[in-house]
Amino acid sequence: MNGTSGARPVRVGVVGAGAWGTALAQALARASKGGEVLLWAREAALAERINQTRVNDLYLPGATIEPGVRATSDLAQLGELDALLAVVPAQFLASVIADLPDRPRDLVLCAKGIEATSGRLMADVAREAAPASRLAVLSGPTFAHEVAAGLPTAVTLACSGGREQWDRLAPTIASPAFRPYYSDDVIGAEIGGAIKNVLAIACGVVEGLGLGQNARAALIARGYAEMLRFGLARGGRAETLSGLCGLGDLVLTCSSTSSRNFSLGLALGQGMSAAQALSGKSSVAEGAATAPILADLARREGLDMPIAQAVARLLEGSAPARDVVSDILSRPLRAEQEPAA
Ligand SMILES: NC(=O)c1ccc[n+]([C@@H]2O[C@H](COP(=O)([O-])OP(=O)(O)OC[C@H]3O[C@@H](n4cnc5c(N)ncnc54)[C@H](O)[C@@H]3O)[C@@H](O)[C@H]2O)c1
Ligand SMILES: O=P(O)(O)OC[C@H](O)CO
Repeated sequence: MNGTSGARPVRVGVVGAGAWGTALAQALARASKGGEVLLWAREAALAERINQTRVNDLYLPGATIEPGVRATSDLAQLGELDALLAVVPAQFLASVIADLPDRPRDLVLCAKGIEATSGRLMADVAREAAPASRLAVLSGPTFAHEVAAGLPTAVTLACSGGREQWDRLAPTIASPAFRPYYSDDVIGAEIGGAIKNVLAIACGVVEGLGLGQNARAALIARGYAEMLRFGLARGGRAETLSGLCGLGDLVLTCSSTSSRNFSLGLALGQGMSAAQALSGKSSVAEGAATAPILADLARREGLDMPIAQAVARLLEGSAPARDVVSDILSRPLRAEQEPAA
């Protein structure tokens, strides 16, 4: 049990025991002050080890897991809960959610990516796979190891069900070190999280090539302009993208080797191929799957997104990093601001 919705406690679970799912289970257990949080792990042996050792040795080895978290590899056990946080990587959301019985529940989407096979954002995927669910998006500057350690941060909680849904979810999720802020802009929240991963790869490349801190700051600002362009075209709001789930997370991920996406870019900038940089990794760098489909969507929708296009080119391995950067720097000069619509 966890949180309260009027008189009845909200029973909550987390789908996906990677680093972020495990850290979110920790945050929920702290918010519940003694209630149980069910954590679904795809790997049965991992679920057993979490329960026995209180450590997720595969995805978040540094954290001691709160006593209130119970792991299971039986997805059906989560089927009856009132609220689920979906934290499997974007490419697997559809298949995992489809295995849950479809019934009215709050489903909080926490993956940051675009489905590569379809170009769908996470809420579109979930709407089809779990039509009875009430959707929300949780996104912001949140390195899993820091959240698991109880260090403070703040996130956007964008609720498709407006204030009524927020009133149910916020007490279930919030604690002094984990502060959700209300929004009803689901599209803006999911686009911020998906695009910042692609821009983090680009910033890693700049670091790997040794292009300096000025270049990285310029890239963050021009990358943010691309995020805004895509987000506004999809119906997201500028104020959402300038908040925790957009600019907040962009600044975090573009400036730290704790980011898997930044680290992937760093390796590309240092001359490694994407295949080499990604091989043998059990952890996910979502930007690697999102960049090609994002570049494709931008092209089809006539949106100018040169940084996203460059990251996609680098990942496909058709040109060395230095050439891709040189092409970007030789583009025609333009006005900094978008022309008014
Ligand atoms: N790690 C973070 O700091 C962090 C923070 C915020 C958001 N996120 C987002 O959360 C999502 C999950 O990332 P993570 O860091 O928890 O993952 P992770 O890299 O720690 O672990 C990989 C996860 O993928 C799962 N997986 C692998 N193959 C699968 C399959 N075929 N079907 C279903 N699941 C499969 C594994 O079981 C594991 O849970 C991503 O979208 C990521 O961008 C991560
Ligand atoms: O390690 P990354 O690049 O997946 O980033 C993790 C989180 O999204 C940061 O908010």
